[in-house]
Amino acid sequence: MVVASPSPLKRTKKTKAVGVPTIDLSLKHDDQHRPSLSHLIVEACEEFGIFKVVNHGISDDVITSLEKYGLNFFAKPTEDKHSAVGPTVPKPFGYGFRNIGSNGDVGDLEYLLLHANISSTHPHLLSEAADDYVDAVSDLACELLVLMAEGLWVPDKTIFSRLIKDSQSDSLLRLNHYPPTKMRDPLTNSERIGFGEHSDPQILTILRSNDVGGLQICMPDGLWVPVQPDPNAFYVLTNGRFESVKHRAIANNSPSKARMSIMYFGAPPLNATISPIQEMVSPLNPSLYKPFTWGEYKRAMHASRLSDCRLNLFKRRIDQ
Ligand SMILES: O=C(O)CCC(=O)C(=O)O
Ligand SMILES: [Fe+2]
Repeated sequence: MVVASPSPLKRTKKTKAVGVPTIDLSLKHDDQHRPSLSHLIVEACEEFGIFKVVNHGISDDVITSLEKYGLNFFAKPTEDKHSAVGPTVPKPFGYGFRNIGSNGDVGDLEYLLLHANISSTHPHLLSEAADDYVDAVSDLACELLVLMAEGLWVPDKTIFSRLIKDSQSDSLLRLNHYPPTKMRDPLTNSERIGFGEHSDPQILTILRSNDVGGLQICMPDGLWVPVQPDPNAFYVLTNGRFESVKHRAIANNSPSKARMSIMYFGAPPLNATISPIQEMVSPLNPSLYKPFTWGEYKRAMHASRLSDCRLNLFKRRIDQ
């Protein structure tokens, strides 16, 4: 067995615990195990849309430096936070408080949203810690995308990873900070929503959080289940044929400690056309969507609400 397999789904009347599949990336160098590793990644993407990566090879230093940077940043007075991001980072990037996007979605959090393309054509991120982190996680994202191509038997192994390696890649880095509280929503007495339900639109998301829980994923039957926090691992949320998992973050998990999560969203350049790879379509298995560019998709996204499914807008009619 190459990876620790997910713990079996356990269901009780009211709650459901789910084990997200764990991928042990140390096996990538082992020629004998690599094919089953890539197969397990594909399976995890198809069945769950999320998996956990352990032995990822990213040093603790890189992670804790950005974590420290983030915690220091969020501890500053509000005016400083707004001005710290400065004019080098254009809107919609920068510091945000409660407002998520521009369509009225709000959450119980503050965040920092940055462009994560550190090629020479873009200004550097806020700090060396963020640059180093993006270097490391974008390499990890590329490695995983190569493994996915291998698992799908696509002849061109870099067909996905090239999109985020591109010097014009539209990738993002996001730090979310949820203040400590155990209080439920006073109006509904249900969980306090930190970040409302949605699916990430990019190619894949690499999420890491401290040891405070909050992330939940939606099961096919609509039940929300918590994902155990693990500061030593990364959670990978996927997209495409690997349907993007619906998720949200709950904000009332700790009375004393803030939750901080860091997301790297690997994205293609704005002018990249998104369409199925040749090997995946045939007359019997036609493409379900019209081709579109990442820029067009983002425009559709900005015109909709956080929880809307934008992919439907690009669905092909049967006769098209
Ligand atoms: O903070 C989290 O754990 C989840 C946030 C999230 O889903 C996002 O920023 O897209
Ligand atoms: Fe998300």
